[in-house]
Amino acid sequence: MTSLPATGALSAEIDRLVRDVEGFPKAGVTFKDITPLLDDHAAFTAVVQALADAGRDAEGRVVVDKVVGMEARGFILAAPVALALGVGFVPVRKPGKLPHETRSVSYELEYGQETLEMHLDALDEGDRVLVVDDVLATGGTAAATVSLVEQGGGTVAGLAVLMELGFLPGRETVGALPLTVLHTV
Ligand SMILES: O=P(O)(O)OC[C@H]1O[C@H](OP(=O)(O)OP(=O)(O)O)[C@H](O)[C@@H]1O
Ligand SMILES: Nc1ncnc2[nH]cnc12
Repeated sequence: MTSLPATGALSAEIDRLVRDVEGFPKAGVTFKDITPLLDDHAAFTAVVQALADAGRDAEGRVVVDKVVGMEARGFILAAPVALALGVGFVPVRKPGKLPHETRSVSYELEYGQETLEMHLDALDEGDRVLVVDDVLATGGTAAATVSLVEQGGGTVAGLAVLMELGFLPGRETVGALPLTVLHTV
């Protein structure tokens, strides 16, 4: 393990370690590939710690009961954030993947249409939830997840993402939620 980048340098590290792939998954899209960042232990650790801070108050106390992450890349960040905070992890998955009873929400993506599902019994009434994902683009995924959390009886305490695509309206789509963004392009 190498040393962690200082907080002010994290955005620059993310910029350095997230690779642009032109034309994936379709023409006109510049895909933000996080795999080089995941392969860098210090940067991955710093990102998880910074995202987990969104689930703490100013004194460092954990203020959420659950972390919710979205399939697939959201899982990679959200599960270690849940472990860092000492709370449970709830998966939001693509259709037909969750084995028990689910509710679902459909939405538009930058490059298509998608549906997400969450188990009906994933949350307890009043659970405070931190939603964690890699990319905030149109905001459709995050807004659908917020809807699933709220329908499940939870309250979204915050949305924390590695990267915001600032030229897309994700921020507006998710509305007045506390939003933590580690890097904006
Ligand atoms: O703000 P939005 O426009 O909704 O886009 C952001 C979402 O798009 C990507 O997921 P994707 O559906 O491509 O799935 P993956 O994680 O399985 O690659 C990304 O991981 C976010 O979840
Ligand atoms: N351009 C993009 N790169 C990576 N993930 C995304 N999710 C939505 N848009 C994306």
